[in-house]
Amino acid sequence: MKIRVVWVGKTQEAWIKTGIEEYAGRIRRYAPLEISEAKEEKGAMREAGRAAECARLAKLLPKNACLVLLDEGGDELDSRQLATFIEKQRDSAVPELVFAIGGAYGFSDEFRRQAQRTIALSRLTFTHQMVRLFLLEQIYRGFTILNNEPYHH
Ligand SMILES: C[S@@+](CC[C@H](N)C(=O)[O-])C[C@H]1O[C@@H](n2cnc3c(N)ncnc32)[C@H](O)[C@@H]1O
Repeated sequence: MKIRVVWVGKTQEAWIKTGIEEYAGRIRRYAPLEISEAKEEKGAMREAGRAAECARLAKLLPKNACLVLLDEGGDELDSRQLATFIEKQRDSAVPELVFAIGGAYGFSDEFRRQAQRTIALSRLTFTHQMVRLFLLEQIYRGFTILNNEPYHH
């Protein structure tokens, strides 16, 4: 099963980029991983900007993918539960598992309706840039759990 992570806008901070490259490389030891960026909407009002960004995210979604939104109001999972969720998708022959991270103003209602699941990394709000790194680390952690490797304690 392929993993795809889609997000809005370029990664600005060098230290986040370095972390993304590190964890993307680690995930690729277990599964093909693709990262896709949608263009950020600049200068638009909150609602219009969100709608435009989500329309671009929607274009990045392959057919038959399982779409998971990252949102602070979503289901709170621990790392083992995330690992089990990834395993279930893989065992159900889902061809592509897509994680979507919103832009600065989050997701439109229309985009939310397309998702199979919405998960939170915490109830705290993180920057949309930091969430990229946190999510990749959790996906990597999930694969180490599924492979009984000594990373998760
Ligand atoms: C700055 S947040 C947007 C917050 C905004 N309150 C909203 O309505 O979504 C930008 C993006 O980062 C991600 N994000 C931020 N904190 C998160 C958390 N605790 N768990 C999961 N995703 C989070 C979400 O994908 C969100 O769309």
